Amino acid sequence: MRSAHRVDQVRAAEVRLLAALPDGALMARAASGLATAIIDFLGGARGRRIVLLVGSGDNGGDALFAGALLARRGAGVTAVLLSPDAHPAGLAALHRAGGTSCPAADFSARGTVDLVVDGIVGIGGRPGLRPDAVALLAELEGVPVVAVDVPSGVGVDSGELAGAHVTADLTVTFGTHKPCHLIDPAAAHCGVVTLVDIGLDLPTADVGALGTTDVSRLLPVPSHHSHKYTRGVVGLRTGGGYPGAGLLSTAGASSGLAGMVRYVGPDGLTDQVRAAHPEVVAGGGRVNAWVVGCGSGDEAGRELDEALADGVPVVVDADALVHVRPGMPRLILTPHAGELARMLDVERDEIESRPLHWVREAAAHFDAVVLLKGRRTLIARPGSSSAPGPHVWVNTTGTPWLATAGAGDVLAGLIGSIVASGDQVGLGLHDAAALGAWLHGAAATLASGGGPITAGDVAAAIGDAVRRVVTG
Ligand SMILES: NC(=O)C1=CN([C@@H]2O[C@H](COP(=O)(O)OP(=O)(O)OC[C@H]3O[C@@H](n4cnc5c(N)ncnc54)[C@H](OP(=O)(O)O)[C@@H]3O)[C@@H](O)[C@H]2O)[C@@H](O)CC1
Ligand SMILES: Nc1ncnc2c1ncn2[C@@H]1O[C@H](COP(=O)(O)OP(=O)(O)O)[C@@H](O)[C@H]1O
Ligand SMILES: [K+]
Repeated sequence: MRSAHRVDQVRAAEVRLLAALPDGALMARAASGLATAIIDFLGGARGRRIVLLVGSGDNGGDALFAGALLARRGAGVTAVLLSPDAHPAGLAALHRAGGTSCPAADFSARGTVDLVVDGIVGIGGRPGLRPDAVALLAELEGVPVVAVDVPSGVGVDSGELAGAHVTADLTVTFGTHKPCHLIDPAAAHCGVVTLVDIGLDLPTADVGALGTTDVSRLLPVPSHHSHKYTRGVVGLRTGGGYPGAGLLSTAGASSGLAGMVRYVGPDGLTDQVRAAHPEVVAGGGRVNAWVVGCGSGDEAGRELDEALADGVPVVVDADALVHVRPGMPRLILTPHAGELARMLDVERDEIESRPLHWVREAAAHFDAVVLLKGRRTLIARPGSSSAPGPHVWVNTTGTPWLATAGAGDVLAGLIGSIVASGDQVGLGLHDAAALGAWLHGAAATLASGGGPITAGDVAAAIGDAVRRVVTG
């Protein structure tokens, strides 16, 4: 699992560690990890021309000490100082190693620059950049950027953007990830993120991203004693308005994770579902979870009421989302930004620029698991939940090719099948939804292989994605 800690949590851990270490040892660890990552990135240091952008705080200090290490390895290093108070010991180390420095006002990027190291601000920074930093970045446009800890100017805890900020090719962070490394829109400006362990002892994080090991631990797999009912039955009430969505949600649910799939819908569509998925049982009956809303049109409200009457968890997608009211129990809501905007009566842009804030708001308001779809899908647990573990999962699998019509229907069906199969083994709805998003993204990446895919291709690749997790 990748954990993302807030700045106050990092600060508290830093204080404890600083008290136990000699002066400067922590920054030396950070700078050494940073220099190593830069050498990896450049393929060496000798003969490279590196410009450090150095602010007034310890973030600039990290850049200066790393610059000193790089200068000793033969790089030409220039520190551009955005403040007269740049870290004195770091600056002295750079000069001793043969590096040079100049105030920002005197800098001109004559000749080729191989790399910019962004040490303007780190976790002590306010969002946005000052005009001198903006001007320097404009002068160095096109040069690869390695950000120290975070791309300067982004909202570290929120993952939001407010004004100018750095866009990095590589971000080297220390001790733990921060929310901005995982959550969009900021995450999209971090480039590749590398974590340097500096020995911080941290509490459970609020935000986390599942890795393959977590998925393998959480995924319900059948035992020798399983039969189809103990493996869970998922039911779908979908496709009443748009038949394709009924077929695709059934394809997602039929990935083999649940023991049985039931489909309830219009007669004509039921025939098509049976033709496409002969194993699906038509008509109602006992289920462990329902999926409603995908392509349901005007039938969505009725479908949701019927599903709720069974008292089992319900995955609520698309057309059914507008019928959700606070107090409905055991729901997983799966909106995209436009749907969540309608549910909360705010603008879509507002959701897209503050997804972490709004997914939490929605989970608290509806007291439900809310899965907000996007490049980095966020999954928040219900406001009243006190389960251990992160409050928000961020999904990091997938490919932009997954942004294709019907992919959301496949996801809703898949999550329903995971909820049903997890019912017997105590898998929580929050983790089930995160597993679904992870497998959906992994299946899309497998199916795509770098090229275009349809929603049906994603559904067809789910089994392969599961197989790779289970067999390691
Ligand atoms: N924590 C850890 O475990 C470790 C932390 N380490 C490192 O320390 C870093 C944190 O250092 P930090 O606390 O000195 O803050 P940092 O971000 O360098 O600068 C803040 C100063 O910048 C200014 N400023 C603010 N906003 C601004 C803006 N938008 N644009 C321009 N300037 C702005 C403001 O000063 P002002 O100019 O306003 O007087 C403020 O005081 C951390 O990210 C990591 O790299 C590692 O060395 C070891 C382990
Ligand atoms: N840029 C992107 N990169 C990766 N995945 C994306 C991107 N944009 C959207 N997705 C994913 O594609 C799927 C689209 O679902 P949705 O918007 O519900 O489509 P539909 O309603 O047509 O089924 C979601 O799983 C979402 O997370
Ligand atoms: K930075």
